[in-house]
Formats: sequence, C-alpha cells, structure tokens
Amino acid sequence: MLRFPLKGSLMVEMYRLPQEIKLTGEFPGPSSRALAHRRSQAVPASVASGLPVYAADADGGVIIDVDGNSLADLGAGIAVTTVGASAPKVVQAVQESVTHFTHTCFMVTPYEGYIAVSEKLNELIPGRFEKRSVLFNSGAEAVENAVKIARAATGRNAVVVFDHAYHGRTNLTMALTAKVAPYKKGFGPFAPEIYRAPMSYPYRDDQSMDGKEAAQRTINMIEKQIGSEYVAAILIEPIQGEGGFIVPADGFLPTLVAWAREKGIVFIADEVQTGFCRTGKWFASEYEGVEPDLVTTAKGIAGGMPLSAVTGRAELFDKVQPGGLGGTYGGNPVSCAAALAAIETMQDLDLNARALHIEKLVTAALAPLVDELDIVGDFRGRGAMLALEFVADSISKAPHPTAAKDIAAYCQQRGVLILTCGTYGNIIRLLPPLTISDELLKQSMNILIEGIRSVS
Ligand SMILES: Cc1ncc(COP(=O)(O)O)c(CNCCCC(=O)O)c1O
Repeated sequence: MLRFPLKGSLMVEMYRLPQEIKLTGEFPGPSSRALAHRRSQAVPASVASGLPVYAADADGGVIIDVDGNSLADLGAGIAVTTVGASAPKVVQAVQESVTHFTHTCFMVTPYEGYIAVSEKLNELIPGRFEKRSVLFNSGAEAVENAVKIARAATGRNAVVVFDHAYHGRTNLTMALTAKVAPYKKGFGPFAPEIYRAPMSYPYRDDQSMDGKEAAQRTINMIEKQIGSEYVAAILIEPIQGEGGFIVPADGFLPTLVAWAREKGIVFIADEVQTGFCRTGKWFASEYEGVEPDLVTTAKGIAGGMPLSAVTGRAELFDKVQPGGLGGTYGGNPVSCAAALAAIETMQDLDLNARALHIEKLVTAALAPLVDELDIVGDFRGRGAMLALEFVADSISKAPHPTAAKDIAAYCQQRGVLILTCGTYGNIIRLLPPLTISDELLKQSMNILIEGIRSVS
C-alpha cells in the first residue's frame, strides 16, 4: 500500500489501488472497443467522451479501465473527485446511508442529512452574515436557482455575466455561458435579459490595465448599456473554468463587489469548479476577501455523488415565497451523507494545504516553459486548478488549439488523462484529485512536458 503525507507529515495508508501508470497493450483495448460498439448502438454521438476507454475502477489519482490499463487522472471527472473517486469515508457513508433510504423527497419527508450539509455550507462559505442553503443536483440547477433568488429578492430582471463564462447547459445557463460550440449551437432561443460584460483576462488584456481598471471597464459597460437599476445580479466564476482557467487581476472582484453593493445588485460567485479546496482555499472567493451574497457549489462537494447548492444571505432567501425553491431529488440523502464524509476527508487530510503543495510542484515543472518555448503563452491558476495557454507565438498570441489537442492526445496514449478547455480550445488544464501522490504527479508532469516538447 502506498502512503499519503497527512498534515504534520503523519503518514497514513490511503490507497486501495496501486498508484501507477500501467498500459497493458492496445489502447483502447478489446473490452473498451466492444463497449464502444455497444455505445454506438445505444447512446448518441452528441454525448462525447474524452477518453476512448471505459472505467472499471478508480482510487486516489488513478483510473483503471476495463482492459486493466492504469491511467494517471489529471481531470478528477472535471474537478469533482477532489478526495478521489472512492475515498474510504465517502464509500462507507454511502453504503451506510443507502441501506436506510435512497430517497424520500425533502419537500415531502425531510431528513437530517440535508440540514447537516446546509449547516456545513453556511459555516464554510465566506460571509460574515446569517446564511441559508438550498440543495439541488447539478451545477446548472444551482446557478438557475441563484438567479431566481436574486430576481425575486430585487424585483429586477437583468443578469450580468462575463466573456469566457461557463455556467451550464440548461436554457438559462446556456444564455449565461459564453462559448457557442459545443454548448449552445442549435439550441436557441435563449433566455432574455442576460448581458455579457468584459472579463479581466490578464494574459490577453492591455498589460497596463490593473484589476480595478478592468472592473471600471465592466462597470462602465453596465451603466451605459443596461442601467444598474435594472440589474438583479452579477454572476461570475472567481476563476473561470471551462473558459480557460482565467484568474482575474487582483482588485477586479473586490471592486465589482463594492459597486454591486452600492447599487443593490446581488453578487453571485459561481464556485462550482473552484470550490472545496480545489484552489488551496475552501472557496476561491477567499483569495481577495470577497464575501458573495450568493455562492453556487457542486462538483467537489460530495466526493463524486451528485449534489449542488446555493448558499448565501438569509435575507435574500427570505424574499422568496415558501415553496418557491425545490425539486424532486434536490439534496438526495445518500449524496448528503457523501458530502459530509467528503468534507470531513478534506478537513482530516488538510486538502487545502495539499492543493497548495500540488501548485508548488506543478509550477516548478511547468512555469519555466513560458520563457523557454514560444508556443507556451501563459501558465496560471491557483492551487490544483492550473493551466497552460498555447499560442502560435508569444508576439501574436494567436490561440493554438491544435497544440493543446495534440498534447492531450500524446499524454493519453501514454497513460495520462489530461483535459483541455478555453474559449479558443487552446488550454491544457490540470485538475488532479488532491489525493494524487507526489510520485504519480511528477511522473505525469514528465510525460506532459515530453508532449509539449513534441509539438514545439
Ligand atoms: C463554473 C461552473 N458552473 C456551472 C457548471 C455546470 O455544472 P453541471 O453540474 O455540469 O450542470 C460547471 C460545469 N463545468 C463542467 C461542464 C462540463 C460539460 O458539461 O461539458 C462549471 O464549471
């Protein structure tokens, strides 16, 4: 059994599976190919998958496919399995909970787990004010409901979102999302009263513009093209995920929050991808002391079980009529048990410190490439949410999506699962489970660097 450094360097036995890259032969192997054939007869191509292989097991930083290949997982199911895909406490909590009841519907017969998760969220999410939480199933559902709450609380309709934003695939969240393909193409018309404002994108902004000036640019657009008195909410990811791991310049978020408070606009932080230790703090809003009025969470919240939430000012929720929020499965009891266990695991293992350790290790490996290779335009991110932006050259900064795609394919063929993203598709992003071992992460970085050099 491999060991995992705990805080205070206490070593514990952490892994159920060998934390290794091992390719057993063809990739994809025969069992994956057989599944791919069955899939082609049962599932439409509109549901796409990154990997050509099928999962059989997963633990810590590895995924084992149906042909026995052991892959290093640098995607965590898109920032979900922060504690690993079969964290011991999560598995135990799910097994114990599900034997009592799978579902009663909290709107019919409530149960303690929903309250306990809400209490934990109200405690952990930044904000020196009385809070409430409502639980749902997906990130998009949480975002939809955060907008409902803001509109009900303010009596206003307009919602301001940002260039490069991603908020989901439902009708409203598609309207909130920036990138048209693959998320929005052919699915209109979209919800009205959604306005897109300029984002602080330090790598691509005028280098002389700081965060406060970028925020003023956004405020000017709101005041000139919408009118602050019509705006119910400003909705933003503290670090933009699908849009390209864009960390706004310091001062951008606090300046927007202060202005929104003055204008009675609800400030919503979408922490679906940045939450739960992913960036080295419980929530990325904390980096600049931002206390959002509402926060949406999902992904890492429950160790892989489907759960999402809206958490925020009690006074905003109190303006929504009784019965105005809900849904059949929202806050499923088994998912609530998983969430409490996942959060306990994050605390036990001090995964915020782990995320910062990962940031240090990966930065040492990848940051030098920006100066060394002309196609590596930028290295950025926080904690274990890190990215490389690829460009044709450092002068034009023309996006180079082919490089990102080819590098991800190079890594995949050598047993390392890596995700791309970005408005221009030219981003390699790193989202490893925070329980990945140093050894496996270093081995993965070496393969990634080989892949980058192979296209340079
Ligand atoms: C910030 C932020 N808000 C909201 C969402 C939506 O969360 P759901 O649980 O996928 O609905 C996301 C989901 N991001 C991954 C989407 C992957 C894909 O669908 O191709 C996010 O990152």
